[in-house]
Amino acid sequence: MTGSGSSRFVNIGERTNVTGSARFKKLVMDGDYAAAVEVARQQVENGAQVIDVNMDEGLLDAVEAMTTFLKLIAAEPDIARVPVMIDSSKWEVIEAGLKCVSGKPIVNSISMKEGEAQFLEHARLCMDYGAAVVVMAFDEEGQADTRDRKVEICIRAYKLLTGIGFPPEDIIFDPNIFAVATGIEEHDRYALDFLEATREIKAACPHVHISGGLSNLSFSFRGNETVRRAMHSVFLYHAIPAGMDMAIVNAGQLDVYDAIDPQLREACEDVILMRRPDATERLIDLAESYKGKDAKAEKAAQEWRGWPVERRLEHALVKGIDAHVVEDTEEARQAVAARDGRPIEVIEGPLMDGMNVVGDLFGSGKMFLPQVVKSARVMKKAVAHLIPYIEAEKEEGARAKGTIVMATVKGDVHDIGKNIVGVVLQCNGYEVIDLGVMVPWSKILESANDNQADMIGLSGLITPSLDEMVTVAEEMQAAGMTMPLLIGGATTSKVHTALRIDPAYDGPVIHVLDASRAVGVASRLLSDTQCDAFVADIAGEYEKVRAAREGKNKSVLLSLEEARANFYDAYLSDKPAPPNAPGLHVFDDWSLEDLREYIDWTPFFRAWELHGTWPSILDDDVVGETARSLKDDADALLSRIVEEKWLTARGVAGLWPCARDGDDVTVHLDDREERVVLPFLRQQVKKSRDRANMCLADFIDPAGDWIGGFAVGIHGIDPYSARFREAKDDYSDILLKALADRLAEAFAERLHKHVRMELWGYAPDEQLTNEALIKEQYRGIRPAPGYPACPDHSLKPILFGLLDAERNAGLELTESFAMWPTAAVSGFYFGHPEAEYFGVARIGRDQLEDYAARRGVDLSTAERWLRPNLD
Ligand SMILES: C[S@@+](CC[C@H](N)C(=O)[O-])C[C@H]1O[C@@H](n2cnc3c(N)ncnc32)[C@H](O)[C@@H]1O
Repeated sequence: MTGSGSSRFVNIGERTNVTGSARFKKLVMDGDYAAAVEVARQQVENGAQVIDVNMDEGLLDAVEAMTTFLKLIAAEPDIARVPVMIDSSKWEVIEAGLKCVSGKPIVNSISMKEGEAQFLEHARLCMDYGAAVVVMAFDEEGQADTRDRKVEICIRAYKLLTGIGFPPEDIIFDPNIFAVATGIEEHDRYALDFLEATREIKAACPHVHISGGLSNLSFSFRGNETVRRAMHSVFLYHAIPAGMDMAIVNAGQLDVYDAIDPQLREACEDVILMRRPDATERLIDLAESYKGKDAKAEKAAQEWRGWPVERRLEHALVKGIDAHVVEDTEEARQAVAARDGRPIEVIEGPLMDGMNVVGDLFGSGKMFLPQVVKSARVMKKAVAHLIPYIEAEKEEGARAKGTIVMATVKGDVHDIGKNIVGVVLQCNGYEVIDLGVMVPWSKILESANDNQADMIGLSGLITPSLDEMVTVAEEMQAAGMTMPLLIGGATTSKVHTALRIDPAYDGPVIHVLDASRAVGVASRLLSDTQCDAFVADIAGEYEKVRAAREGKNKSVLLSLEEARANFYDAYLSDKPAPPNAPGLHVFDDWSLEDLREYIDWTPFFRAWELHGTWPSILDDDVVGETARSLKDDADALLSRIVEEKWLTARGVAGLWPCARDGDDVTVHLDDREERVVLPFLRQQVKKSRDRANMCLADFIDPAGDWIGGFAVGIHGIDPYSARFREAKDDYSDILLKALADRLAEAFAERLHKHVRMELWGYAPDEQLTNEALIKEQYRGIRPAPGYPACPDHSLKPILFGLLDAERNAGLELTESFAMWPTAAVSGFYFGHPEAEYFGVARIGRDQLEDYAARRGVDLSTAERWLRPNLD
């Protein structure tokens, strides 16, 4: 050990620790010790002066792993030159390590947790090996959390150790660094207590050293590397003079104190030194603006801060950096004011110039939606800062290029797509009046009139929304309106717009294929020179679509009777055995950490209009960089969601005896008198060759069988979403919603696996990778109402009734059968090995009538439900 009095601070490398580094753990678990040794080498190259080695992992033989690894690094001269810290909570691992370490070992750790006798026994053994020891501030009562306990325990340990002749310079006290800024008041003193205790221990126990695990300190900011690094550096800045002389830390990840953004540095200092009561709140607020930034970006950040303010604003807009936008906007405002200009000039000048650059890059395909949404966040914050000044001068606000009223139609709750379009339009200078979700037509029309809107934009995700859009168009016609109507959303299409919506309204109706086209469409509609030609072009196109439909030979339909005769003849002897656990299974709080592993990322990128398949999209020549940055932001937010438990995954699965009865499946419930009928639809399009006319009921044995159902939802998003929106952070809001959707889909996948392997148990030995799960390579299917094999969304109330999904999973249905909360998935389980997805496609009038009778509803209701499948 370096003797006392040495002012040299020792970095202890932390990457060779299976509990702290996922990568190191994987290498050791895979037996790839060569690569594991490289991790140690890298640490030493990065400046670690001691390396901490920990193999405490339940699935590892820690004694074996520790011995193997230490022997290997002992043979590497450039690693062996630094001491090894043998880190384990198991004494046998420490002993095994002591036997094979070269040079002076350090044991991490011993304590008085189990009493003085064991403490001294371990200490004597360490002395025999000439090892230094880390002594945790831990006694029979537990871990020391206050200054007084830390000091008291360390002094007691010091007396005991020196009493048996333990060299004091070989004692390293770890007085416990705990997480601060957690939001819990008792934690506020933790850092300060450590600093004060360090000072006292150093004074009371001559020659000892003080160490600590630094990463605990910033635990609340996991996923936010910039803030974590700043906290660590600020902490050391104060701890070293107090007497801390070593720390377990990633040596490559410390900032120079003076190079930290002063605002961030001060906020960290306020927290660590407990300088103000609202310190935690302020740091959390500030931390938002640093999320997802890596070290490289941070370095670049230092450079551009020196540029003139106009260029800084442009840079912030193009790069989507909102950390300094308020101070830069203020500087620009003051500069304008100094030459007697008006605050609005900041918007009309540098901010609009910056947004024009964004618009040009986006228009030319050099920038993508996630970046534009980030730019919009910067713009919004800048404008919000200027508004009070603009109002104070009674100036007119900046003139918008046009006003658009946007809404997700009645009965539908999905708004990610609408929100993205809204943001893109806003940052291109349009005023967007967003009415939110589930908006009735009357409110849409009223708002368009009241605001003298230039156009209306409708959005919807589920098929019943298509009808609702027709209703809005009809009502606009009845009200004598003439403004353009824009249609968008996943189930909308040019064909549906041409066939159903356009004929209902004399004004222009335009289907907008995706968010990136919204600006082009809006600008042409509002252009004096281009509008007429554009509207005429679209009308012509829709006319062609209608004409093509008229003349098109529609596929031939069989009669329902013929289709039924051509049913799918499943080999019923293969039907699954009865479930291990029939009935309902309720899951109130499925681990988000677990669900994270099951996420299918491809649809996440699609939601942001980045096309490609995960994971290769990250290396895509065109969108790779954007995809990587988006994924980093998503990972960081997801870590916060998981660690801080923002959301709750609730779900229910049911398994019931049943039998096929024609195209119905009749579910038998033990505890209920009535039988519940699941009415399915059958393909009627005439098939070529010997293909069957499928119906989901075909996978069920009329003589008795089993069927299942499930509903899962992700709860608790509202307060976080509201907080992001309040902070004018649409980017994080959209990211959060997209992640909640991903978690819901992951939950459906995870629960289905649990059903196959355990609850139903027909595939107990299934071993599929996540990739195979995403490709649905398992036995059985989980068709979802509203999807092609069972397109009628009105099956959901029946399914929800069976599952008591409202009570058991907290899910509700809107009048159009959309699920609420939005991040939700439901469906049926079919276990037959031949069960597969198909599309019912077009059905005939005979099946419509038959279905209405089976459901006990009038024809017009059935027609409404089945509209997408009727011609
Ligand atoms: C929409 S994707 C969702 C899974 C995807 N890995 C994800 O994370 O978004 C697949 C699901 O849609 C439903 N589905 C797909 N095709 C279907 C069909 N033809 N009929 C009924 N449901 C279908 C099933 O519930 C299936 O599990």
